Amino acid sequence: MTVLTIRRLGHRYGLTSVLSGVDLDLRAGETLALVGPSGCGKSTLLHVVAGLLEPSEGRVRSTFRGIGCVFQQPRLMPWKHAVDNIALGMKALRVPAAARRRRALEWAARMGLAAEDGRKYPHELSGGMQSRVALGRALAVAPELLLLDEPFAALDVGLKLELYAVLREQVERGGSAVLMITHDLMEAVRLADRIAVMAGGPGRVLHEFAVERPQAARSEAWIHRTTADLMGMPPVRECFGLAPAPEAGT
Ligand SMILES: Nc1ncnc2c1ncn2[C@@H]1O[C@H](COP(=O)(O)OP(=O)(O)OP(=O)(O)O)[C@@H](O)[C@H]1O
Repeated sequence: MTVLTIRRLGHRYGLTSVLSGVDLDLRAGETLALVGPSGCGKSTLLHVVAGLLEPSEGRVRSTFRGIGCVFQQPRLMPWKHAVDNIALGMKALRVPAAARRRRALEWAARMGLAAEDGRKYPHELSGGMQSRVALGRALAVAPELLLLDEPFAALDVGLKLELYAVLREQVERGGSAVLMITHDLMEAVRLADRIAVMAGGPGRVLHEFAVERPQAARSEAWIHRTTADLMGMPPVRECFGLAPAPEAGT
């Protein structure tokens, strides 16, 4: 069974501790959403898992082969056009050039990019198009583990729903596990199997919730209701710095 195991993870930037005692697990095919206030260490945690930062304490063990990352900023190569940006991850995996190009074109279409947009450079693309390219680049390598740092935050609601569907398809058909950061509890309720609520000072996991309803049965009404229910729960209110919920009927 492929797994990611995080134990007693801590991280300091200089003398400042930003993560402390974080324990998390992720299994193949699972989606875990990390929610928490700005600055509580979510991106730092993702960077540690991606191997971009060495943790100051604790350990991260991963048996996943192949990681796809989408960061808050699309981080596209400015000198490569959209399709070549999508192909970049496959190039790193040494997929032959012809297959790489064919698959990148398929992914560009799947991400809703018109043929002429595929030939544009990042500065000629809108923010939403750049996000499509960044997600396409990560999904094109069919990663066993996908690390997402708020890739949908700046998108309009229509585009979000479109990209959520592409992501779900990859998870359901491709079996990718997903560790995603979001500020948006409703997004977490929509997409995740489990939600880990974090708080800052230093960053730690306050509580984990399972979202057991199958994706196909998550109607808009259910998502809204469940999000509202979670917003009433003490650890969620604490995580977002909200006062305790008023008693029912007051
Ligand atoms: N390279 C760095 N050097 C020093 N401090 C840093 C560095 N990167 C982040 N920090 C600090 O570490 C803390 C956690 O930052 P991080 O980006 O992990 O939080 P976050 O929860 O992802 O925030 P946001 O939701 O706003 O993206 C913040 O106080 C931030 O200022």
